Amino acid sequence: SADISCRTVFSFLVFFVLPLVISCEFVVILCVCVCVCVSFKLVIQHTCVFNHRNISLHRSFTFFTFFAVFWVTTECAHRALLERDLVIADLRDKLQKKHKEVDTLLQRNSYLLGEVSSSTDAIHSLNRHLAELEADHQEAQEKIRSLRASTVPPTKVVPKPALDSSRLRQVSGLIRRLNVSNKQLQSTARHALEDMKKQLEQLKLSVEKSGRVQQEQTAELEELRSLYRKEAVQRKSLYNKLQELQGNIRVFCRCRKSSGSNLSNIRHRNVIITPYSKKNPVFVLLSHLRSNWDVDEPVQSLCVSQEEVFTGTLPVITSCVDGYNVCILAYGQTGSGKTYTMMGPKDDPGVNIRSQQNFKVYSEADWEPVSMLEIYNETLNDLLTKSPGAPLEIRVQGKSMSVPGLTRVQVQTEADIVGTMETGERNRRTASTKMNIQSSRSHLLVALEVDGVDKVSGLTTRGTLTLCDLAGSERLSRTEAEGQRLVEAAAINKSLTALAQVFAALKCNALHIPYRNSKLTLLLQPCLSGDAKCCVFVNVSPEQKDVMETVSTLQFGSSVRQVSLSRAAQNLQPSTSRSNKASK
Ligand SMILES: Nc1ncnc2c1ncn2[C@@H]1O[C@H](COP(=O)(O)OP(=O)(O)OP(=O)(O)O)[C@@H](O)[C@H]1O
Repeated sequence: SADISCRTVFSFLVFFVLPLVISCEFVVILCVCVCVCVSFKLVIQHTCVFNHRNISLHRSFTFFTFFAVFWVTTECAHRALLERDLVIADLRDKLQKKHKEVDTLLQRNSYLLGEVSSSTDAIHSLNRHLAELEADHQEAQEKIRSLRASTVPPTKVVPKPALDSSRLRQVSGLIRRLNVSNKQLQSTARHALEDMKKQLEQLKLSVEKSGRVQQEQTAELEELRSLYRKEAVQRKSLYNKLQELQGNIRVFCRCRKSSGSNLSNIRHRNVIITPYSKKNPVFVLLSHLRSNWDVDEPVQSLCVSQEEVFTGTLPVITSCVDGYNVCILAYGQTGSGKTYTMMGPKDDPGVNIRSQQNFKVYSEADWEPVSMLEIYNETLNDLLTKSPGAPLEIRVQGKSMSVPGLTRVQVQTEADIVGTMETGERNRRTASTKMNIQSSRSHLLVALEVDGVDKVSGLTTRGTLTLCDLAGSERLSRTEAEGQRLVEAAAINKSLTALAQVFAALKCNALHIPYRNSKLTLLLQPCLSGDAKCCVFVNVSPEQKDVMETVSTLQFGSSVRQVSLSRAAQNLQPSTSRSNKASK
């Protein structure tokens, strides 16, 4: 008991007091949970040891404890994310309000500046008028002087001319009136000038005031912007942490729509595959593998639509805009619906087209470079080239792969996206087999480069989305392939085996991962080598006759599910002047 209390006190100090000192709410909650669980566990352990009770209670409690800690952590991260969302929405509102206020101030400012310029014009015209009046006045004075001079009698004695007194009076009256009106005009102009000056002063004051207010608003706006930037960065990191908690490799199972309306249980030795419905979406009971079987989502139900399938992958696809390399693979037996899931029919497109349309929503500008190639019998063919030539080769540079000479098309509209995908699909090798009328005889890889720019923080990112529709695995005994179909089937099965070997090596963290065993795995290396996010569709058939393949496909899915890629890495880029930025 002394040992227990020592450990409890130590745990209390480490997990409760220390986090309180560093005051991080998230760490405090997590640590309090850990502390409580550890203490509780110790008490139970103590009770079990001294009472010699069943040890399984202790085991199940340990399991429960770690489950509770994991749940609380995820829940906290989720709540923190929601709180950040609220703060961001609030800040965005404030930002918009401030923008509006600044706009109004700018309008008022420009109006006032207009007033000032019109007043200045009026003052100038008044000044001109005054100068004219003064010139008139001078002229009148001159006239008066000359008239007076003309009325002064000559010095020499000459016979006095008869003075025209009435004319003289008339001139004097005129002069008086002129003087009076001149004075009136002068005083009026002076008053108007003073008024104008006063108005000008007032206008200048109000311009200065609005300038000050504008400066304050700008400072406030800048503050709000920096706060928004901080919150957005935090939200993004929380979102990615949540993604990492859910796992960087995710597996979804999709079952092809069946022609039969009433499905009964499909049985194979100790495996029962039950019919599925929205009410009962989990349909796989793998008794001997039960403890190993683990999928992210319960196996998706029969009626799941193309849109629902896409929505399931959306969180992973969206990471591309944050600069992560993302890969989506469709794996399954021939005829199980891989091409339907990835490409889909015209009126109900699949993940390939929907993901590009999704990036269009984020995109400010108009294009994303897209490339499409197929791996047919271990040779690489460009599906978008207008002049097909020699097969392409893979160039390996460290961890990154490139295919020199591969056509990259810039899609500008939604019609372009569909058109490009249709062109690639048309050029892909397909043939009719016993299992599928239009069976893909090659692996299809669509690569999409996504440049993202955060408008607020100015950070630029670049991610690559790789969409891969694998050719279907097939048992030669069932397809009864011959000639060219047999060669194709052998190449397909060989590369799929290489892919399974890569996942098996990744699962047990082997030192050597056999990426070089096939062109498919070599090309997919950047997406499977640890710093990417991956999403795997395992497509299965609902038919009883396909149960062997269904079980093997589900086992592949289960094995992929147990792979844990290391922490995904973001590709941050310095700011560039390219126009094709997806802004989030
Ligand atoms: N969810 C679904 N709803 C409706 N029809 C589907 C669905 N999934 C598959 N199909 C149909 O099943 C047939 C086979 O599908 P698809 O060609 O996609 O299989 P596949 O796995 O790509 O085969 P392969 O590997 O031989 O190319 C197609 O006619 C397709 O329209």
